[in-house]
Amino acid sequence: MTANILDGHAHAQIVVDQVASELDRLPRAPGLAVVLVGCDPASQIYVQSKVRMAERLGLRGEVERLPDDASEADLLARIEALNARDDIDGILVQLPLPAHVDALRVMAAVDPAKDVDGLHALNAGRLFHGDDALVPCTPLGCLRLIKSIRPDLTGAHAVVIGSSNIVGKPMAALLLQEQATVTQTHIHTRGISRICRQADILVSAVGKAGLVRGDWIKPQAIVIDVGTTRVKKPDGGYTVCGDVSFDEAVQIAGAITPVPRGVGPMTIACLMENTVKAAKARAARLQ
Ligand SMILES: Nc1nc(=O)c2c([nH]1)NC[C@@H]1CN(c3ccc(C(=O)N[C@@H](CCC(=O)O)C(=O)O)cc3)C=[N+]21
Repeated sequence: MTANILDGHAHAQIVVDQVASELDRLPRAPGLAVVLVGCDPASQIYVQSKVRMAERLGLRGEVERLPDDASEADLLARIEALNARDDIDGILVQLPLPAHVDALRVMAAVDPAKDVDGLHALNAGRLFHGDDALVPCTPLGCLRLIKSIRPDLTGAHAVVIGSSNIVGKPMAALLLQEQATVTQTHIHTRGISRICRQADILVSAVGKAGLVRGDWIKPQAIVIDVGTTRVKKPDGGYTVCGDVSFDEAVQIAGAITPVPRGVGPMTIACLMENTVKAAKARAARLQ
C-alpha cells in the first residue's frame, strides 16, 4: 500500500477560505509588505507568489525592493518606515539576506506586532513559553498538515531534521506544545537514519535533495518534506526537489507531502492567516 499524499494546495485553500471570511469583519483591508534585498531568482518567485495570493484575497500587498549592495542601515531605515505606517499590518523580510547584513539585527527591528514571519525574539520567546504569538508560517502549515491526518499528537514521537530559526526550532516547539515527544536532529546528528526510523512524525527541513531515504522511515509514519532545492533540468529549466526520496518513501509512509504542491502552498496560506491575525490584533489595540 502506498502513502496518502497530502495535497498542500487543497489544504491551503481551506486556510485561504477561512481567512477570506475573517476579512469581512475587519475595518479595512490588511496590508502586507515584503522586503526583498537583491535579485535572487528563487526569492523573486516566492515573493511574487506571496503578493499575488495577498491580492487575490483582497489584502494589500507591496514589495519593497533594495539592491544587492544595500547597507544594513538602508534596510533598517526601510523597516522603520514600514513600522511607522498605519496601513501596514505585516512585514516580512525575505531570507536569505546578503552576507554583509546581520539578519538577527534586521529581525529585531521589525515591530513584533507586525512580525508575520514570527522571527522577532519576542514572538519566538512567546512561542517557546506557549503564549499567544505570531508563529513562522512554514511550521504552522506543517502542523496543520500533520493534524489533518492525526488530530491528537499526544505521546507521538516526532523527529525534526533541521534547527533553523524559521523552520526547525519553531516546528519542534509547536510539536512539543501538542504533547508529542520531540527529537530535534540536524545534519551533524550521528546515527540519524536510526533516529528517524523511530518517528511517527518526521519533518525534514534541511534543503538537501533526497537526504531522507525509504529505509529512514517507520512504516505508516507521517512524513513532511519542507526542502525546496532547485535542481537544473537538462532542458535548462529548474525543478524543485524535496529532502525526501519521494518514490522510496511513498512505499513506506502512511502519509507524505509532495514537493512541489506540499508544504509550499501551505506556507503562503499561513502567511495570509498571520497577516489577518496581526491586523485584527492591531485594530483591537488601536481602537
Ligand atoms: N522571511 C522568509 N519567510 C519565508 O517564508 C521564506 C523565506 N523568507 N525565504 C525562502 C523560503 C521558501 N519559502 C517558500 C514558500 C512557498 C513555496 C511554494 O509555494 N512552492 C511551490 C513551488 C514553487 C516553485 O516552483 O518553486 C510548491 O511547493 O508547490 C516554496 C518556498 C518561503 N520562505
